[in-house]
Amino acid sequence: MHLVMGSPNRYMQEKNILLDAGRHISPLGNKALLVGDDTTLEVVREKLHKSLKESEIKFREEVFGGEVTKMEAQRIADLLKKENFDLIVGIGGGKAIDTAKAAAAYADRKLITIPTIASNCAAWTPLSVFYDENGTFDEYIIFQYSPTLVLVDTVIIAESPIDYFKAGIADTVVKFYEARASASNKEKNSPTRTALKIAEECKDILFEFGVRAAEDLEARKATKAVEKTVDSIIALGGMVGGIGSDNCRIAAAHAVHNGLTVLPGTHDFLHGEKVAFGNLVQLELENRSTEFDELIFLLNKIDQPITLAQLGIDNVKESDLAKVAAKSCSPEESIHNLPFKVTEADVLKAIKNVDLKARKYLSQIK
Ligand SMILES: NC(=O)c1ccc[n+]([C@@H]2O[C@H](COP(=O)([O-])OP(=O)(O)OC[C@H]3O[C@@H](n4cnc5c(N)ncnc54)[C@H](O)[C@@H]3O)[C@@H](O)[C@H]2O)c1
Ligand SMILES: [Zn+2]
Repeated sequence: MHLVMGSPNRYMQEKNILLDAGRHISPLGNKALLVGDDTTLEVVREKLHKSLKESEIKFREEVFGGEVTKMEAQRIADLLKKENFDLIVGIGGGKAIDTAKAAAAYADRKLITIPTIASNCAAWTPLSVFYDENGTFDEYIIFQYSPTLVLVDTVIIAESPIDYFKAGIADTVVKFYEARASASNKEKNSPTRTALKIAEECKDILFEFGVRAAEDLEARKATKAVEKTVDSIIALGGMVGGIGSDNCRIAAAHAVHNGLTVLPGTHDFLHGEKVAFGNLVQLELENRSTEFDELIFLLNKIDQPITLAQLGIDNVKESDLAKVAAKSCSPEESIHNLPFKVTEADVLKAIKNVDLKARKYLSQIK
């Protein structure tokens, strides 16, 4: 398809923008269901409720079940219809937002997203990633509409958990490397070229401001570095997929992430943390040594795992690593978006090389 593009109707990011939320929301409707978890509803409560009341918007809160399942989204969609809400506001991390997004689509209501952490671009995109009740990946569905309004209060983000933010940086910087790889064998129409430039800008911003932003966020300060990094994670990151579409997708890094999940030792690590290691494996497979060195520096500075030991799988058996490689290379995996053929043996070798190089790097900078 020549031109595909999706983006929110309006994206607004500012310190304390939630104090003005009612003014921005009231043109869209006057009865809103606020969906999040106990924590995320709490962090926005003071500013959001005051502002909605000032704008005479009726609202109530609904705690979602914690996982993005179709059943939970349908339950919330039914509430939207039964209680005649015009709007749904998804508040939180990706899971709360994806649930609200699906409910909005099922009930045909306008969606507002309020990310309370900057861990990924879920607040921007028109898609939800579904799981079953046990947390196993089901599928992702791209809906007809993107969020009508995205409100990003950088003061709230600055007070969010640092680990999610750092993993969000890792999960966003990867977009450049994966989009470039997956687009390389495709005919590059104008949107693809534009998306690749955005992905590069996104990466450059993270290299320039990411480390400082993580320090500032740890000090709970909404500085310029935090703002620029949040732009990259939520908005620019969302644009890469929104404009690049099928030509700019995930590649080896996310496949290796999926491969790593076969080892229970990695389960406590955040998505972006496993992707960080996968990103290094991709660059190793691509034989891009200069970029590898640049990336290892950034990832280490923001405490992302770069060795197998840091990934919770110290002294891992070769046969277990072979399972990781096998899963990474299964036919449906995005590793096959690389512009060359990759075998399980290649991936196994690349994983071991990354670990070796990263251990050497760490011993040199001690
Ligand atoms: N739709 C998309 O385009 C897209 C993109 C990437 C990822 N995802 C999905 O997003 C989900 C992962 O999302 P996530 O990493 O944001 O985490 P999450 O939604 O799983 O969890 C976030 C956690 O952080 C807490 N939290 C959020 N804001 C906080 C704050 N300000 N202070 C204290 N605690 C806070 C929440 O209570 C929750 O426990 C996965 O389901 C993934 O598939 C979707
Ligand atoms: Zn990811």
